[in-house]
Amino acid sequence: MIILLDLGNTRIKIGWIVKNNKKIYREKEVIIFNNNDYLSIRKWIFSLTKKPTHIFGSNVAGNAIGKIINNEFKKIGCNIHWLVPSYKKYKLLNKYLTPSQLGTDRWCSMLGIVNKLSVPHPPLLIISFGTATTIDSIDAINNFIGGLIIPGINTMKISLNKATNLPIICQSNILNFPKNTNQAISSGIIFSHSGTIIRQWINMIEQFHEPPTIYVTGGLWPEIKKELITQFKIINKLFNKNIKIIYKERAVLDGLYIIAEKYI
Ligand SMILES: Nc1ncnc2c1ncn2[C@@H]1O[C@H](COP(=O)(O)OP(=O)(O)O)[C@@H](O)[C@H]1O
Ligand SMILES: CC(C)(COP(=O)(O)O)[C@@H](O)C(=O)NCCC(=O)O
Repeated sequence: MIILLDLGNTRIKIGWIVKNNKKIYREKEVIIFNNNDYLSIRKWIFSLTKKPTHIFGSNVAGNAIGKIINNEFKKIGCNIHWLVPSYKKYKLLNKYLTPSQLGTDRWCSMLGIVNKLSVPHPPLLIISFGTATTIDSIDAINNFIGGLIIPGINTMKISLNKATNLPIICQSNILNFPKNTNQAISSGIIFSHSGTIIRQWINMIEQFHEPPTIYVTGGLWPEIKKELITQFKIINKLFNKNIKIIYKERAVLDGLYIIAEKYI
């Protein structure tokens, strides 16, 4: 059994692979804990019926928390191999100026997606709605050419509350002309996201003369799903296009799987 760990800034997502009669099986459902819920993480580790042969992890939450999770696995005699993005891995070329500076979660998501595609494919826009929102661009032959980072949907709400006298709001309807604070913040944050995404979508068309295929992932996708689908429906109608949005529930784990399957 190999464990796959996606340690984000808010939550840890856990998957695994096992081999049975030469067939490889993945986790049926992802196990999710809040990063600081060490008790539940420890309980889960001790509930494992087999000792993992390897553990592959993506960690963007920092060394301190990585060490704590590592220590929990050490108690059952296992060490985590935390991955570091490189310039070239399988089909993906990482054109970050310092390739190792790229978030491992972004890199793993891209690895998992391009691995399933044959080249040349349409350019790709890969968007993750987590603690931060990232919008990454890949060309037709699997070069990661760069990406954007903005505060995530919840992070925007929290920072607005910290910097102003505004309350932490609950999600409301998204409206073009909000008429109360709840609506104004919810709509503003969602539109700031969709605006950034459209801007990058236009950048991609300018660069490649072809609309990119859009992949989305991350815990906050449900919060923006309706708005983004509506937005691309309008674009499809205006420009007679057929832009589709493809949801990847476990994009980072899919990338970790590509790396791990060689070891099972
Ligand atoms: N069922 C859920 N439980 C907890 N948080 C959730 C849930 N669904 C969505 N979220 C939100 O998703 C975000 C975390 O998404 P995730 O993709 O795991 O981010 P990260 O990788 O940065 O930890 C948090 O802001 C959290 O509020
Ligand atoms: C941009 C991120 C904070 C996103 O993290 P997440 O929201 O998934 O927790 C993470 O990918 C990261 O720390 N990246 C390192 C810097 C970079 O990618 O340029």
